[in-house]
Amino acid sequence: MQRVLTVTHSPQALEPVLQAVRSLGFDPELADKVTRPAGISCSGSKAESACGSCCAPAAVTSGELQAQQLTADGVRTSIRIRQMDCPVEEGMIRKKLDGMSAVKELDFNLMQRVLTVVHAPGTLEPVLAAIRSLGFEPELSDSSGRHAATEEKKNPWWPLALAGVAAAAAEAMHWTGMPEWLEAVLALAAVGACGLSTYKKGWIALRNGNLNINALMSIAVTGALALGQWPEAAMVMVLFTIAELIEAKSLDRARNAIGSLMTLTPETATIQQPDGSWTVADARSVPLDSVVRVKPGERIALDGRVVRGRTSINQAPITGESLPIEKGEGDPVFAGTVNGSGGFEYRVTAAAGNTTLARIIHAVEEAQGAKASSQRFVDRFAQVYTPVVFAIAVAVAILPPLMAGESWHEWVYKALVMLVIACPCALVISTPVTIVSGLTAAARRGILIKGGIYLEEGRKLKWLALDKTGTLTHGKPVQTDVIIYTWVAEDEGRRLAASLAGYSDHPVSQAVTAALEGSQRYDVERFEALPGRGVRGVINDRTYSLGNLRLAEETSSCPETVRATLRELESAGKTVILLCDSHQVLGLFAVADTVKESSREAVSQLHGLDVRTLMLTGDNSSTAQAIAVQVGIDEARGNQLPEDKLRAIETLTAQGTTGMVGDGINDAPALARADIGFAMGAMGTDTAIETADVALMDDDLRKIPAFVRLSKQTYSILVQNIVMAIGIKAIFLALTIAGMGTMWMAVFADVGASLLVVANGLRLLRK
Ligand SMILES: Nc1ncnc2c1ncn2[C@@H]1O[C@H](COP(=O)(O)OP(=O)(O)OP(=O)(O)O)[C@@H](O)[C@H]1O
Ligand SMILES: [Cu+]
Repeated sequence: MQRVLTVTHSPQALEPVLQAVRSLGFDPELADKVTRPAGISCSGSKAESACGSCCAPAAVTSGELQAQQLTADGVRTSIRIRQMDCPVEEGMIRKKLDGMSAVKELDFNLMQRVLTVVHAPGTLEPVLAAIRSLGFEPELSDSSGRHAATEEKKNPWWPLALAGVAAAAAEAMHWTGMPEWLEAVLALAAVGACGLSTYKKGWIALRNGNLNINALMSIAVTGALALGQWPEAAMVMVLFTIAELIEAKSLDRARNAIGSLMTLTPETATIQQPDGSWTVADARSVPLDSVVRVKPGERIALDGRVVRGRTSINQAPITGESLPIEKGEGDPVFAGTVNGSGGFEYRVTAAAGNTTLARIIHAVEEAQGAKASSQRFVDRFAQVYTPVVFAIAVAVAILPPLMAGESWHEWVYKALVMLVIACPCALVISTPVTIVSGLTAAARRGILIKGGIYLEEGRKLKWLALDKTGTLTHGKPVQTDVIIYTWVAEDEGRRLAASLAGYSDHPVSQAVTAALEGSQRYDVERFEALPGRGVRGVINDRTYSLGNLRLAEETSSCPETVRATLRELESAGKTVILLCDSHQVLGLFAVADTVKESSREAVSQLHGLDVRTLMLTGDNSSTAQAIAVQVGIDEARGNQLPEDKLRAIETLTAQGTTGMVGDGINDAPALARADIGFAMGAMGTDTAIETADVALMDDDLRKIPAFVRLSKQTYSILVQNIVMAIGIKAIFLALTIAGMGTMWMAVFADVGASLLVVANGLRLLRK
């Protein structure tokens, strides 16, 4: 999609790789930071150890560094090959490079037109030479380092215009009955003016034993000329060239959609110098911990934390939510978001290639690499489609004249028309263009989907499991009731609770800590957090615990009067923790959390999409029930330990596609086990962006029904595209065999179908 090829090759082997790509007629450029942020490539787990060394070899220039990465198997190089966007071309390159011993691994991204090669150190040049020998021009990064910025090489328009005029003139000669030699001259001129590059590419493909669209067109046009179909041959070549141009343009739109997210960040930032003065610097070179000043209305260049000033910021570029968010000292700000009316200063926490926005873009680009199942189907289909149609065409050309004495002229012509139909371009491009549009549309709304596969699976969602705290509720409970029993002094009870709770960052503990702000604290020894239960520690040589009933029952006895109070508070939707020593319950602390309005809406939207909802919470059953009623959830289960949540998900996945949303650590196993794991509030948290299947940038649950709807739309467009691509070809194949198809009709069918599927796929971007 981004036309990037990643090559793993040995150190200093870049140049041969480039040459090989060039030899294929491509123009390789080393990918730049935007496409593959160096910081991110290095943060991947596999690359961790290589990270230091990837920057070590002195012989590698900085430009190459961006596209090259040392791995365990060799060097990984991304090579951009502009002319590569058909699986036929992929096949050609694969065949050529697979035969080279230096090449360990190949990874094609046709949408980006990037080949990633893992090769032995020092073997880049032969690889590039091999690619070039196929008539491609492999590109590594250019000095400016920007892919998107490098414009396509502009071909002058006049030869095409001339060809068009000549072809039209030939057609006119034909109808007005002028001498045939005039027709022939004009037609040859037209083909010569616009068709040379097609012939050249076609010839290279043929020589390497491949049939790409160029080879097919070259044979068809040559055949038509040989048959004396002068005007038609000329028209076909002109139409084909025009159509290819249009197709390239519209595909570029899809490719650039992701890149356009990146243009959201300003190129420069105003940074503070050691002497306190302010200077404007290139955003890419701003070191960590610099202080950056932002004017009202300005876009923020880097991620950081506010150190001075107050403002409100529109974070829509990241969260898709355009309501301004209030920010003050200590609050995080993100690259690409737009400052409101206040000026402020922030301290940089992430370099340009490592900002949340850069990570999002990187993740979307990676996501295209993970092929969706529809794409695998299409690729397999295309692999057999072309040879089969070609074989049929040969049979059509030879058999009827030989066996039935039919006219050679008529049947060879039919065969030539079929060659034009044999190109699978439309079909092959239909899936990636749709998926990429869907992924980008989602990213714009603050939904980061980590693979085409999840976009495709989302529509099948049968169950969505949600945890309660922080997901359905605000996650910021406040204390509502305190009961200290008479057998302990009121002050002492509060002080013990505050001391224990102060050590925990669990929301329930934090609510208690906040409410008991004023009380003095004891030192706690041997503090323990007991997941799903509470906390325990030793104060003045006595063990105390603070947690739910489960924990209280484990440590001391719990009389019926206490249980009755507990039940009463819980049925009001409150969460109660008990303070106990090793004999008895000393006090009760009740906290209440509020349900997010957006959660209620999200749940009802999900039900409208036929997704059933299930709350899995560590909190007790009565509280769970009370909250479930408030939110309108189908089913609620309380007292769930992490392993219970995991088991619940396992049972559900057996019944159908199951998603799980969570935030806490106690959800991690269940999230991983679910078919689609959603992480909330991913903005600014690296782990959520990296580990979840789908990351919601803020904590608005309505993004999940939005995701399901997008998935449904994407799927229906995928199906439309596949049906359209195959259908159009089938119709023209039938017409041709019936003797009604002409060659220019076939060109329309081929390129028209490509244009249709691309336009249809791009519709998602507009949603
Ligand atoms: N550190 C803690 N301090 C106080 N209470 C705790 C602590 N850890 C757990 N608890 C108690 O145990 C219960 C279950 O905790 P757990 O963290 O599993 O779920 P939760 O955060 O309440 O809900 P959810 O699973 O919906 O996120 C809590 O409701 C609380 O009563
Ligand atoms: Cu094609």
